[in-house]
Amino acid sequence: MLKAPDHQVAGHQAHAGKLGPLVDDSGRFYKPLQSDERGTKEAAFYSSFSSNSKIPTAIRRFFPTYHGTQLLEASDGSGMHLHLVLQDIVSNRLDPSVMDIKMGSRTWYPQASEDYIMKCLKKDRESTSVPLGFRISGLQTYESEKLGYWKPDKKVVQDFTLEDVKSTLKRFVSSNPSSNAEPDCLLASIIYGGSDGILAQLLELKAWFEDQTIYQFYSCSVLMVYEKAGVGEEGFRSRSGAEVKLVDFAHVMDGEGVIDHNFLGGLCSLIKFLSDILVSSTNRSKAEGDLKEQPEEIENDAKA
Ligand SMILES: O=P(O)(O)O[C@@H]1[C@@H](OP(=O)(O)O)[C@H](OP(=O)(O)O)[C@H](O)[C@H](OP(=O)(O)O)[C@H]1OP(=O)(O)O
Ligand SMILES: Nc1ncnc2c1ncn2[C@@H]1O[C@H](COP(=O)(O)OP(=O)(O)O)[C@@H](O)[C@H]1O
Repeated sequence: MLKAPDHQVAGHQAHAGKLGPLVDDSGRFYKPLQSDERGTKEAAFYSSFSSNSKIPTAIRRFFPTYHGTQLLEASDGSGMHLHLVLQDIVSNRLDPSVMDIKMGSRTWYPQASEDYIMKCLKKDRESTSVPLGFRISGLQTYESEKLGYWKPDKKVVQDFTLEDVKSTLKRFVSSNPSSNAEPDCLLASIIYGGSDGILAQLLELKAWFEDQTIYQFYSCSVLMVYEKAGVGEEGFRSRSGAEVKLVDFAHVMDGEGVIDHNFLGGLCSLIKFLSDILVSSTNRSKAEGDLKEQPEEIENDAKA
């Protein structure tokens, strides 16, 4: 049975008679081909990417698996419509936390219409895209059984300032995301840190972007996904499955032998924000650990 995904955080949504993606129980995400060539361009990208032998195997894990296209009943009631059949990145996760980050200080692509360029330029200038090289497009982060998800409204997210972005990246890995108190970043070391945490994955992606000249990923998003496995007596357990995926390839262009400095710049900037959060949360835990150890040390000193 096809239905609108529960965990979509940005983009066009299948509600109120609108055209949007659908999911079923098979773990697939059906994205309707969009109008104005966007849909055909995205399908062409997936098809080219899937068959391109120059893409390193290790890099493929950062893209949803592509299963071709399929005619399905569209969510807007307009009848049969061609859909991209993609891996549903969140289907096997319990209470997934998801953030969509649109990459690049420039989201418009060469050859776009003047109207489209003006619309994108306005959004880029009025959001953090121009100053930071990325903007948060949407997110949800699971807080608790009682409070459910912290999922700020689209309008609130669109107005995010630099400080809001910093705070949201912290809240995303905190046990108290919706609180007015300082986010505790309790999960930063598990989700952002570690040998296969978000930062390590972004650094792997960066190494590829420093080399690849096959594509220019205009207006593409980095999705960060993880699941809080629950809170035990000892705090959060580490079964997070933190994952980075790229989505939305409607405006990908041929790289023409040039590195994608627009995407790469945003990636470096995002990496710096996450590294800073990780360093400060590690320092804080260390300071708290030192404080806890102090009484014993004092006792030992007294015995000596
Ligand atoms: O429909 P809108 O005005 O919300 O804009 C869409 C954007 O939503 P936003 O409001 O910026 O969060 C939307 O952005 P997100 O995916 O939500 O980050 C896309 O930029 C979309 O354009 P396209 O399908 O990539 O060509 C945009 O769609 P189009 O307006 O280009 O159809
Ligand atoms: N393969 C996927 N699996 C699960 N969720 C996805 C997948 N692709 C996209 N999404 C969800 O849908 C949202 C919008 O996707 P996107 O491809 O950017 O659509 P649009 O072109 O309408 O902007 C993402 O923010 C994410 O929440």
